[in-house]
Amino acid sequence: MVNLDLEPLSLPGLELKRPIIIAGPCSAETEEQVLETARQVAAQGVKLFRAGIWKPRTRPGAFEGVGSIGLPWLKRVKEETGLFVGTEVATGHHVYEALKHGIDILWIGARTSANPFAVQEVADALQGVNIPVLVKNPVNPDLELWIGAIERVNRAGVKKIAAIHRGFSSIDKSEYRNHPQWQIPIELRRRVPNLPIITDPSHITGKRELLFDVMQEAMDLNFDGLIIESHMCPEKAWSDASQQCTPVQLKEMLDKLVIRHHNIGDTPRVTLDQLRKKIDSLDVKLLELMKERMAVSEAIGKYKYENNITILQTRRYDEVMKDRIEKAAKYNLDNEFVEKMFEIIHEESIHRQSIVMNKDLGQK
Ligand SMILES: O=C(O)C(=O)C[C@]1(C(=O)O)C=C[C@@H](O)C=C1
Repeated sequence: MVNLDLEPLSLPGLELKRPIIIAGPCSAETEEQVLETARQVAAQGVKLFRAGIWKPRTRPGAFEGVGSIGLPWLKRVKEETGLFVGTEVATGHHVYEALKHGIDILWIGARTSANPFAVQEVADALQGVNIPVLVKNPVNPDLELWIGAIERVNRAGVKKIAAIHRGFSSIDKSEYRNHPQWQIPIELRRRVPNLPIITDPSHITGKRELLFDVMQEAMDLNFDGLIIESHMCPEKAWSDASQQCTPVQLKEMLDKLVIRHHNIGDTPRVTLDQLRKKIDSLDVKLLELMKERMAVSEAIGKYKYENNITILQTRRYDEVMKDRIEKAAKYNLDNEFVEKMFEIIHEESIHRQSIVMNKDLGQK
């Protein structure tokens, strides 16, 4: 467990309660676009407004944000609508500029949180500041790096911290822009139970049509909030046009969202207890089966050792994979799940055989 010195998220006169909703355009483009979008977002009952001022882009030449001239626009948003405003910071200079213009919430982006030098620079600039700071997961699926970035901010004295889960870059083709890899924020919740986690369905999906399902999944996993890109005219947005929704569409999705409670204490326990007992005994059976399978792997390892054959047999591995994935449908199991499961089993099988083969070498 990681111990952080945290305080509940709050803003002057506003306690941030689940689900925390932050919405606004990907980028501040013009003063008019920022103000009009903010008015529309506020009209839908949202209290926290986001807009990117400095935009790290993968390739040069794309719109990289308006820079500091956009900060007074956010100040006007505050004055005119009463919304609290947030933006991304990536350098000490950004922090200085944002604080000078009264920005209420800052977040560290996914490319920045992947770089400890950059996070440290931002953290140093945050010394003595106690506004909410949100730390996006690094682009690569590295939980330690994410926790490290959060620790750096916390050690600078910032206590109102939340993590933003925006998905992870992957070479695997997927319907999503960034793979959610839910097991990573789930593991973060286990490691740092008191840290709020805010999901970013816009960057996970990359497409507004897919937003709702990810929003609901985040709520079903008991995460604390959502940060969603919303633009008064998404098709005309200067960045990330396909993943932004209008404030009205946002409100429709928020209204549909089912918010479940985490506490099972006051629900009828009998059924749940019975089902959990079943799971317990099935899991024991799974373990027994794994024990048996690994014993066979070790026997194969012994055979291969005696006959001087390599452990990895790709043709057989391909056959095993193909066969198990084909059988997935018959057992009503998801292909991807079955594939992952057999990848892990194969890895462990190889590991066991390697121990058997090399025990005489005294290295294992
Ligand atoms: O069939 C083999 O040769 C095995 O070693 C078993 C096994 C497996 O666990 O299924 C493990 C390693 C090989 O790459 C292929 C398959």
